[in-house]
Amino acid sequence: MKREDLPDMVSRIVQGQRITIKHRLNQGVHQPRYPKRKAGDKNYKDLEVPDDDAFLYCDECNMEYAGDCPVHGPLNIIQDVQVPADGSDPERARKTLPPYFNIYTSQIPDAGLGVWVIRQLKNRTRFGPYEGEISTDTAKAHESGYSWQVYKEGQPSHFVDAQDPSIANWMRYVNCARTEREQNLVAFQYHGQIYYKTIKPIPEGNELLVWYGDAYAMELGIDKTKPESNLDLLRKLNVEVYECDICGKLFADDEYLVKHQKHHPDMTGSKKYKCAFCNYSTNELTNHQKHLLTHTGEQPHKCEVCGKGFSKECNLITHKRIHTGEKPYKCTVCGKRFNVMSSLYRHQRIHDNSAVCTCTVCGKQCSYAGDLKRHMRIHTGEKPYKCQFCDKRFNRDFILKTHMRIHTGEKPYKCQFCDKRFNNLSSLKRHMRIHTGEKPYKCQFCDKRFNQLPSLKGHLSVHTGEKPYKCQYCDRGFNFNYDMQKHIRKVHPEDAC
Ligand SMILES: C[S@@+](CC[C@H](N)C(=O)[O-])C[C@H]1O[C@@H](n2cnc3c(N)ncnc32)[C@H](O)[C@@H]1O
Repeated sequence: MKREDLPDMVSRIVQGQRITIKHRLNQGVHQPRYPKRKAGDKNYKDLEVPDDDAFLYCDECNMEYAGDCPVHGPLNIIQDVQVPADGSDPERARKTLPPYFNIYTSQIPDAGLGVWVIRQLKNRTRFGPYEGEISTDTAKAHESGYSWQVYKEGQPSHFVDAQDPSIANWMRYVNCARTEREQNLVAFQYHGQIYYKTIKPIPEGNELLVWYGDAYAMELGIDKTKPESNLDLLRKLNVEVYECDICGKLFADDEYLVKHQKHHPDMTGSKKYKCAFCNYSTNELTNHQKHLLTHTGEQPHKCEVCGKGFSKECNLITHKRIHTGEKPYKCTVCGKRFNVMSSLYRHQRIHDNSAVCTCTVCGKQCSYAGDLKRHMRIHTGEKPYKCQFCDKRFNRDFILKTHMRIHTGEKPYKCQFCDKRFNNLSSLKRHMRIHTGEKPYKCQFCDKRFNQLPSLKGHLSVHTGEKPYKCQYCDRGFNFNYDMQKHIRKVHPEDAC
């Protein structure tokens, strides 16, 4: 069963959350029930809930049992810190937090607080019950955003509303997963109470995320119909990819992943030095200072080739690949290589037909609708980017940015061998060939090689007799653009100005 089928069982009314459990009265309570799905077809997030809340569903066996699973044993239980729930302490919910967690800003933008794991959790770990005000006031529960509905014998019975932190427990801070991949908890009803259970091991540094039910998720703007994530697509294509279980970042090589994890930032906010701008915290002062640079805009790591600055050294390392031509990320389908992982993701989508947008004019395949939209400008002639200094227009923003440097005099690309500077990377690359001796342009008629295309073009006329540069005023031909420009200035000075 897919998550989209869940509203039958776990759903929410308007803004309140609701668990709906179909009950079957106590028949065969001591016997395991028949599996509802074939084993192997297991998908944890689709956890099925028992018909009777005296039963526990074991997702390892795909069976319901009256009590603990006889094969896999009881769930690991993490108890709340005991705090009186008499309504006298507004901090009660926070104080019930077991020492495995920290309450801190959620990774979900604008979701408020969330619960972060600071000590690795095993799969099949249970928390709860969810605590709050027991009420039958539907309107209030709908308003709250913190309530689960409890069912008794198939009928809605009451709500547990955790809006008031003086009577609720810490579970009120657990947010709703946005994707199947980030979901690590399921909610279930057992003996009239709501519990959460881990559906995979959760390493330190992850936020607890449960599925609230389709209706509520929709209200939170979670779109289940969104295309698959890059990771899902890569997996489908059998691309070997390594995922950081703390932040979800993907790597083409496990060596990169190990390096990345060695210095992994702690985003649970549980360490000594806390960043004032985000969830990052660390016990190392130097790491704290380095991290702050990402917010202050300081860029101490400069590229010696082009002068571009970076706040993080790792970003400079990635950037340098532009100059070195290093392309460590290889598409396993067609062999094309990329200098950054994100370009490989974009490219891989082309091999998955469902994710490709095709240009109706020339058939070019683009990985994303946005790419296709930009590509179409070639056919439509649309040039939305206008220079503020002259009348020139461009179809891409980065071309405008480069063009503007003609007016501003900005020359960010510096030659590492001499002091010359350039306003664009290709000019720098062309220039560097003077120093490196690289001559990529070879004459097809003789063995001569050239470091620039115009030089090859000029040389070709020796063999073909053709003069590639024609004067627009008198039709005279020249081997080189430079000679043609000289001719125009001398022979057609009035036309030229
Ligand atoms: C049960 S509370 C969770 C704790 C809450 N974040 C807090 O700071 O108290 C539910 C509320 O959290 C926010 N929330 C939870 N999951 C979310 C998500 N995936 N996207 C956006 N907001 C979310 C919504 O405001 C929702 O009404």
